This record gives sequence, structure tokens and C-alpha cells, in this order.
Amino acid sequence: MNQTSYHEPLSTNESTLIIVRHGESMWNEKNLFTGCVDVPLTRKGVDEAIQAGKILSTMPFDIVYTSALVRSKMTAMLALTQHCCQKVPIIIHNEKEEARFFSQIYSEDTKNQSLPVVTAWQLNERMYGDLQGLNKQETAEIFGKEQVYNWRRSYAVRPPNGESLEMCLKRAVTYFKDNIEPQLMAGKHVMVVAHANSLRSIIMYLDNLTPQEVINLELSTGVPMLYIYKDGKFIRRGSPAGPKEASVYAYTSNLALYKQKCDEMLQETLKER
Ligand SMILES: O=C(O)[C@@H](CO)OP(=O)(O)O
Repeated sequence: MNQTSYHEPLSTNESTLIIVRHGESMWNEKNLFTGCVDVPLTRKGVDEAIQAGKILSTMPFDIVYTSALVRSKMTAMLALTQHCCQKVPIIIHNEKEEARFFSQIYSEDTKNQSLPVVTAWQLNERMYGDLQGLNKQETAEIFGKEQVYNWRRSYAVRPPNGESLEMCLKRAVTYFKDNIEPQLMAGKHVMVVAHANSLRSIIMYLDNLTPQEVINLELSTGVPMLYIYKDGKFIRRGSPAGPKEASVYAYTSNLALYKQKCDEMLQETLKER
């Protein structure tokens, strides 16, 4: 089997951007405000990450971005275990020269069979300040439902000693514009795995939402969203219901061609066994 053709995404005039909120975390399950507290996925969150990977198994990827928090890194690495290209996702360590040196790969062929995963604290969840660790239901009983709703979903309101969505947007969207958008402009296919509010702020930029519109934006755990980047614009193509269902997940012709190649190669591999 010709490994290179099988693994290399199509080079076309459009790039693919997939964004996914991490799977359910242990504090999501306990209904606690999490923010930047670094908690892992639950078993359900692990299953959600693997299911997301199945849906994305024939999507082209050249580079993956996660936050610095383990729930987003777990989701990305688990999802990528399902990918048809069988590239090895490798978390890049370049926080300092020594880390770069210690994590060097000295084989070009091995490098070509790997998928870089970049972690960025700028993509971390909004910092929830004094609410971190508090139960959401109890907090609403103490401070009132409306106040808690405003802390959770409005654009400019800050939770006590925490970040407003606006403050989170400034770091997350700046990082997206400076680091991720240039990859898309260069024709690279990208997946971003992050958090409810850091992704709400990025979607506000992608969909050009107003502060009023973003209030109603909710992201489920582990459900991928597809954007096509073409001629400097982001076109939302829906959320994939599954690899086989073309309707909801409006594949472009290039994506359908890549999927067809993957499926054909998979059939070939199965025959060779
Ligand atoms: O607690 C949090 O960090 C966030 C995401 O889980 O909660 P909410 O969706 O209420 O902003």
C-alpha cells in the first residue's frame, strides 16, 4: 500500500477547520464550575472522544491544537486513535530549548508518519475566578439564577475575580488569528480541541456573532463542528452526525474525495490481511 498517498490530505484551495469541545469532564459530571482547574474526562467523556474520532476518521488533518488542560489533550489523543490515516499524534514540546532538544525525532520517515499536536494555554477555558469548584445549582440558589446565567453566558460580565467571555476572547481569538489562521491560509487542515467558552469566543469570531447572539450559543461535549476556510472566509458546514450521513455533515466535493480515498485504502488493507 502506498503509504504517502494514503496519508496525505488533498491539497486544494480550501482548508478544513474542525472544532470540538472536550468530552465530559469529572467536574462537568459533578456540575461544578471548572474554568482553568485541570480535571480529567469521565468514562463517558472518554467514550465521547472516541465517538468524535469515529465521526472524524476520514477528515483530513495536518495539525491539531489543544489547550494546556488535560481534558482537551485527552479528547484530542483519544479521537485521533480512530483516524484512518493512522498517523501518530505527537504533542510538541517547545516550551524551552531543552524541551525542544529532548523531544527531537531523528527520522524523516517517522516524522512524516506523525501528526503534530500543539498545546496553547491561550485556548484554556475562561477562568471562572471565585466560582471554580462551586456547584452551579447551589451557586444559583445563593446568587440567583439570572446572575449566574449572566456570569456563564453573557459577553462582558465577569464572574467574581474571573474572566468575562470578552477577556477570554481576547486571548483565544488573538492566538487563533496569529497561529491557527495562518495554517489554514497555507492550505493546512486543522483540528482545535478546547472548551465551552474558549470555543464560544472563537465561534463568535468565525460566525461574526454579536454579544447578544453569543449568549444563546451552547456547545455540547465531544460534538465536532466543521468549517471550510476558503478565500479568507470561514463557512460553517454543520456538525457531523456520522461518517456515513452526508446530509447533516455537508461534505465539500474535496472532502468527499478524501473520504472516498480513505475508504478505498481501508478496503485494500482489509483484503491484504
Ligand atoms: O465550568 C466551566 O468551566 C464551564 C464549562 O464546563 O461551565 P459553563 O458551561 O457553565 O460555562
